[in-house]
Amino acid sequence: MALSYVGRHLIRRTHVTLGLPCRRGGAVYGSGYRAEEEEIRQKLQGFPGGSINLVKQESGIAVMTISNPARMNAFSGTMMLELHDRVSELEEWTEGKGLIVRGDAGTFCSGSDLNAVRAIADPQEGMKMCMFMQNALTRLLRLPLISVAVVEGKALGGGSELTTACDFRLMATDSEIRFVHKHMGLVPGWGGAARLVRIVGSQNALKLLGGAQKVDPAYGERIGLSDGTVDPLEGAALEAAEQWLSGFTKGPAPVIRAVKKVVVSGRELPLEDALRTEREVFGTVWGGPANLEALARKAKHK
Ligand SMILES: CC[C@H](C(=O)O)C(=O)SCCNC(=O)CCNC(=O)[C@H](O)C(C)(C)COP(=O)(O)OP(=O)(O)OC[C@H]1O[C@@H](n2cnc3c(N)ncnc32)[C@H](O)[C@@H]1OP(=O)(O)O
Repeated sequence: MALSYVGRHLIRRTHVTLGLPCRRGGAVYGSGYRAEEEEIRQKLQGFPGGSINLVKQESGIAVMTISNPARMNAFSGTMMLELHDRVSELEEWTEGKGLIVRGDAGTFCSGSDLNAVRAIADPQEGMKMCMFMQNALTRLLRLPLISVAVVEGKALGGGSELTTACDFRLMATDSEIRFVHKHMGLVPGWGGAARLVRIVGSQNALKLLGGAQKVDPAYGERIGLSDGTVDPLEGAALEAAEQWLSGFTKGPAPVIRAVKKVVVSGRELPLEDALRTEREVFGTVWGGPANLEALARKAKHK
């Protein structure tokens, strides 16, 4: 596999299984999977409720809210569809620098809507839903935006997997992240296991998945799952997250986006491809307005 950027899109170059030359938008599965995607889209339409709300702010930080309060922000079928749409919207947002992912009404997300899970018990259909969510969450993580999940209340099952599709996680003092999959007779299927291993290492990932362990903020920070603890008081967690994130998004969008692009390629590509991508991204900022301005003001880094 080789991934590289063409314009602002991360593409996968080899598609031996699907015979495709390239793929748009950082998706895992390309057009060879379109028929199956259409099938699962139809199915997901049958499980309505809740919404995924996106506010793109002038600061360059967008806030995406998972909202289905009657079901602790569980993902209904239509919310899965909406997640795809919101990620597409963010892929087109060229002024964007940062993204906060949060849950509505003081809790993060309790995973898949169990009503939908019960109705999609067939393994083939389950795998299609899993591919659909893997696609959405992979594209979310590959956005050229620095992203943070703000966990208030509980992030369970698919909700815990969603937190790993962000670059960082902040936890409110009384919150928990819990990969409850084992207790459901499952393993993560939204890409959460692959991402978790990269975040906390295989030993810790095995403990979290094998023991379905509760991760509180202190444990989260100790193993590197959480990047900081925030105040859970109403509104305060979001405000604290915005402030925390602005420490990384301060500056011109092209530079911040370039930072995220070289980190994604470094994380995902074999070294030679990562080096090539880094050179290409470097070329987009070298001699650019921010670079020239810094040279003119003889910037010192004391
Ligand atoms: C495992 C992976 C899989 C995947 O797709 O990959 C999943 O994500 S399956 C879902 C995994 N999540 C769960 O199993 C959560 C089960 N629910 C709970 O443990 C509790 O409800 C909890 C801890 C989230 C909240 O407990 P609390 O006592 O505070 O509130 P209630 O239990 O009264 O919940 C309020 C209301 O929300 C409904 N609810 C909660 N989670 C879900 C869910 N995932 N799907 C559908 N509905 C959910 C719960 O049933 C209550 O509704 P009510 O009508 O009042 O019964």
